[in-house]
Amino acid sequence: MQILTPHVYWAQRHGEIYLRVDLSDATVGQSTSSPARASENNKLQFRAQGHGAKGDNEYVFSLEFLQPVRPEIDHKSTQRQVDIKIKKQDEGWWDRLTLQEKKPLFLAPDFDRWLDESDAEMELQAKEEEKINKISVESRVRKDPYLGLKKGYLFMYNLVQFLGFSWIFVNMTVRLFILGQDSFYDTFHTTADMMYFCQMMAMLEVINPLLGLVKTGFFPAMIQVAGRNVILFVIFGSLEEMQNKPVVFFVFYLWSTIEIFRYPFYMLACIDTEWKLLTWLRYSLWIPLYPLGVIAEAVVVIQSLPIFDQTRLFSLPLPAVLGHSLSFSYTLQLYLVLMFLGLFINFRHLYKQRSRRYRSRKKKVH
Ligand SMILES: CCCCCCCCCCCCC/C=C/C(=O)SCCNC(=O)CCNC(=O)[C@H](O)C(C)(C)COP(=O)(O)OP(=O)(O)OC[C@H]1O[C@@H](n2cnc3c(N)ncnc32)[C@H](O)[C@@H]1OP(=O)(O)O
Repeated sequence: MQILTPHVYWAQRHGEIYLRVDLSDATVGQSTSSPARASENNKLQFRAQGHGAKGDNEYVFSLEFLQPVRPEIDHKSTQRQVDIKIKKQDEGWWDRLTLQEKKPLFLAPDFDRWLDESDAEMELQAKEEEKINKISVESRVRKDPYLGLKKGYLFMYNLVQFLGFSWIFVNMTVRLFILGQDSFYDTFHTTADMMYFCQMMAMLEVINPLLGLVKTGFFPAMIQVAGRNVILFVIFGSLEEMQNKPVVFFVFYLWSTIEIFRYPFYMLACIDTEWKLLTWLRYSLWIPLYPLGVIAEAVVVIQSLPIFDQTRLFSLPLPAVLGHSLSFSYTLQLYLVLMFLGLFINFRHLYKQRSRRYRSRKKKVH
């Protein structure tokens, strides 16, 4: 067995030196546990047996570093190489690795790890920022003693809504398959109770951001909840003539389609979990569904106008000189305009949420 010198590749950071010794299946003698040892005069001694450039032999080298290093050395032998990490005594950038100016022949830069000084500084800065972010997230989490309770409440809320809307969605789908178009006419009578329950629960969606439980904007949530309340409670709930119209089917189906993806998405967020497909559906389905929803709701409002005119329900009493009363249909006509304003506000909000979500996810990947 010959004593040879292995190929050694090196790279540095401000605080460390990395050496990669081109020696596979390295083993050391019984007298030592590590192939590399640092001595007091900043020398590194390496000795190991293994498979190098010239077959199975004993491989030895020593290096005298340019500046002091710490005595403890990390090393890891793999099937392909020996990785050695040495900490510099003082952080800083070295002009070269060894004290001797002439580079030893067996030593070469490790281009897999190589960074020049400014790149290493940027890497250091990124690590510092990551550390600071981690600390601030941890301290925020530690600071809120009710976090578990809040997440538990939100999880339950989302679960109940998910079950409610799933029941509506499945019920309507099954009836559509069995009865075909006939199912359009009694959607209200078969699903209204559950829809009332879910929509009443949904009022919490306006309260949650006010209490700081979720990051949702108050206005988008209010527009959404108020808009659906008008359709469900004011129009469908108070006008029997509207309850068996096919448009009920379309409104309920559009509402429940988005919610059976939105609520499970929130549920997973409560337990810090994410399913990519579900996230994509939550942040994409609204693109076709929201305008369709507004169109369906506009049809409901338009169909209800003559009924409010006829029944005078909710009409505003007026002094005799101005006529009998002001029909509620005028309020609804104003609401029709607000609806498209609401659509614009929420469409913009959801578009921003989508861009924010995918921008921040892209950043995390790089
Ligand atoms: C000018 C006022 C006039 C008033 C008059 C009213 C006119 C109204 C007209 C409106 C007409 C609407 C007609 C539409 C009907 C339909 O719904 S059709 C079907 C399609 N609909 C949709 O797609 C809309 C679905 N709804 C929503 O998306 C929301 O209700 C929203 C408020 C519009 C937007 O949601 P938002 O919460 O802001 O976005 P997110 O990104 O999902 O959430 C932000 C962060 O908050 C966390 N979060 C929110 N809620 C919860 C929760 N319940 N539990 C747990 N976590 C929650 C969420 O995880 C996000 O956190 P981060 O991911 O960390 O950011």
